[in-house]
Amino acid sequence: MNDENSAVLRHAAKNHLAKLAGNIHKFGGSSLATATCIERVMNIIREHCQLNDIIVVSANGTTTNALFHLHQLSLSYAVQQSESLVTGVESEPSKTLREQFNQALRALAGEQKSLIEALLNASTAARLSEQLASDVQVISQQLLANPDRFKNDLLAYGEVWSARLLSALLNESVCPSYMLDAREFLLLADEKASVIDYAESGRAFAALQKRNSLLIVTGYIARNKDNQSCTLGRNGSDYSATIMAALSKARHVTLWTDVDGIYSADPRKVPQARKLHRLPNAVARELGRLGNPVLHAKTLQPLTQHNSHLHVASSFAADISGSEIGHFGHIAKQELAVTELNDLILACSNSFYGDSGQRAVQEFAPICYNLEQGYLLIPQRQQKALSQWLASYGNQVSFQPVAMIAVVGHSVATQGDMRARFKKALRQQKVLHFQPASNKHSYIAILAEPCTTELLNTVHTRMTKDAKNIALVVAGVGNIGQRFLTMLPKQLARVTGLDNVHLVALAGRTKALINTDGIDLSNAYQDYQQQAQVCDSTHLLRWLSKHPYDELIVVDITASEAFSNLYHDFFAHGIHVISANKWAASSSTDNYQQLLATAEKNTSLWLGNATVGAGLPINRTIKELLDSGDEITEISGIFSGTLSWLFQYYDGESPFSQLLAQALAEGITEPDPREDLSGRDVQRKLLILARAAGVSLSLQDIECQNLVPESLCDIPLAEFLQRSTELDELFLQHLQRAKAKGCAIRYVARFINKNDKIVAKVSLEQLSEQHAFTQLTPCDNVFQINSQWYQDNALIIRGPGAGRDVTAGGIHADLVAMCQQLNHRQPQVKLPA
Ligand SMILES: NC(=O)C1=CN([C@@H]2O[C@H](COP(=O)(O)OP(=O)(O)OC[C@H]3O[C@@H](n4cnc5c(N)ncnc54)[C@H](O)[C@@H]3O)[C@@H](O)[C@H]2O)C=CC1
Ligand SMILES: N[C@@H](CC=O)C(=O)O
Repeated sequence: MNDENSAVLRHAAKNHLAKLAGNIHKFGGSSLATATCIERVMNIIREHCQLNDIIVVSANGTTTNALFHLHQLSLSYAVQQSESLVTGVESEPSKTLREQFNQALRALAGEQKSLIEALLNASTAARLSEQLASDVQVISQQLLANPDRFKNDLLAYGEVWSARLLSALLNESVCPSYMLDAREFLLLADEKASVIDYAESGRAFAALQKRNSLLIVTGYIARNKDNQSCTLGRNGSDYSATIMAALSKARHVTLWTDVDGIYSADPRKVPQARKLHRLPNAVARELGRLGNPVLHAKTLQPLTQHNSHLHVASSFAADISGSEIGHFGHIAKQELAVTELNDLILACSNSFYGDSGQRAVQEFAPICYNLEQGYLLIPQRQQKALSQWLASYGNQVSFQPVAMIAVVGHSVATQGDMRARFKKALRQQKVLHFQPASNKHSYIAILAEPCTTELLNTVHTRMTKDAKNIALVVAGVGNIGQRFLTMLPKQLARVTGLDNVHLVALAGRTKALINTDGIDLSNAYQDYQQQAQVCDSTHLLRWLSKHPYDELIVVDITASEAFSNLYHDFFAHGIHVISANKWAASSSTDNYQQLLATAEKNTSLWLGNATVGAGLPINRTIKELLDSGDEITEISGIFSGTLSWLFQYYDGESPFSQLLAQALAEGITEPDPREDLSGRDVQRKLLILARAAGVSLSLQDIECQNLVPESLCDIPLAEFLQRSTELDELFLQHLQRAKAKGCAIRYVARFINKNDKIVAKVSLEQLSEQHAFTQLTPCDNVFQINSQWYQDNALIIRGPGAGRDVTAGGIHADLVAMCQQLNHRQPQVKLPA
């Protein structure tokens, strides 16, 4: 393999579709309009394609329009010419038309030549220019001689030139490539209905296919049984792409276009429209049927042959994840969209009762109908044909110009409250009929007046306001993580507005259970144990960065520094984080500031109430004080549930190591209890609170007394636990020294910020038995806050500061707060320029 090949393959590794070679990519005319656009496409190919993929192209920019214009000119010229033949002298109009024709052809050829010269090296450019000149000669001769017969051959040039250019360019600078004119293999069984003869086309295509080379195929064109050129009609190149998927059994087809996905309403009219990341096939077909400009029934039809998935992505913003259409589970089935069509006709006739109505439905495939009430809703363009068809029945018919607005979603018409909600959303409108589509994937309201943008916005807001989906990834399924999961089903059911939250991944240190369609909450941990697959952070990140949800929250319940290092990437991808893990919030000042900046830039939310005081509302309270304009001067107290529990119980009667083992078993301590005994855990918590109070500190600024003797510091955890009796004598001495002064021992954190002087310290203190910090229930934390508002009489927050239930509860509190905030966010639609 040459260097270029390996470069393509290297790039392909980044491609999330790269699991299977042989995917289809289609680039539309706007994506190939200029030399800059084509260079952009080359980059997409480098990043997203593999050697055995197939690329379907449309004609560059407005080439097809220009070819149509040439054809019009040639027709007019033919008429003038026939008149000239009568007189024997070429008429002035004929001369003018011939000149206009030549000019238009020269302009078109000039545009193609500029692309060739701008993009290719001299020798390839010369070869393609020669081919172009020869094509132009054929066009000039054939079109003027036979404008009607030559029409489809003429239109085919747009795609041929585009494919030829792209293939040459790829060969020159990216990888081996070859082009195929689809007319060489793509046979239409029924030209009028653009029905493909798949058997014959498949055989012909297989004979032409080469391996290890990128194939460029012309979109839009095919041939009929008489070997004549045909076109596939409006949006024919999209259709060509899905036909190629059916012929080559490709699993993925990407339409690279000028929009970055399918939205819940036309984003040009509805600024709050949400991108629909995943759409079930049936819903996509219904949207296409009801006027979505990107999805067309014809395009979607070949996908069912091999269950291929269709992706809609923007070639102008290739890194933004687009929409995927295919077979999905319940999360995607909850998506709702609102669409509207004006210029419709409501046809009412007695002829629609009974069998003749059924025949009318078959013949005209109306947008919706109700034969019992005797009406069909059709596009205006069908009115004449329907009128003629009805004439044979001799019955009266009335045609009324109407519009429709529809709610589209998987089986929406079977959802109990949909009709009532839809009616309510339209209560101020004159609605002639509410009608579910016969396929049940839409509810249609027929309006007497045109559907305005204002109405579309109102209905969209009312019908889709709860449709946003929020995905949850839980990292760390240990002591606290498991309790969090146990509580999750009840929490999501309990809180209004959280029925759109879905658990989609559980990640452990080396493995993960990922289910894009949602993990069963009632059995999540067992499923994780039985089904989790090996998964490292690179793999997890790759999946997360392409997630198909409106919002994604990572709940970090690990105690892992390595995992906390992924936060930068999470925030860079707009992912939100809830931390129980203290590493990130207590990392170096630089890192912490960068995390905050990246989160802000990408509007990612970061909550970490459980990092200090478990479920106690300490971080939140400090934030509220600051938000209210207060200034915090002191935060002191007992910040470690473990040390609180140990020193509250430790009376010297039973050995300290015995109590420590019990605390570990009860899930109060850190996974490695030396994190607690060394003071590091308290040091981190003090740093987190100082930062929350608006002071820029680092861990080194906080004096820390380590209670673990040096001999036990750097040994493996298991060995430490085995040798923990070596702590007993040391702690007995600490206790006895305090007792001799009538005091108790407590591990205290103190942060004082007064008169521009900061004191920050965590250490073992001897406190009188009456001191507030010694009067705690074992495991309690106490936080004493002094501020401008609370100068002499401190604000005290006290309660259990460690343990499974309170910590998992604290994380759930963050989850509810975050989801409520996310649910109220407006989507930010970025329209292409
Ligand atoms: N125990 C408590 O009362 C409180 C604990 N916390 C914090 O909660 C977190 C979890 O504590 P525990 O559940 O007690 O610890 P744990 O050790 O029982 O559970 C942590 C889990 O994370 C997994 N893990 C480690 N590295 C990982 C990685 N890179 N990716 C994914 N998973 C990884 C481990 O395998 C383990 O299953 C810690 O950060 C702790 O400081 C916070 C407040 C209170
Ligand atoms: N080990 C910690 C657990 C919570 O952060 C503590 O004891 O407070």
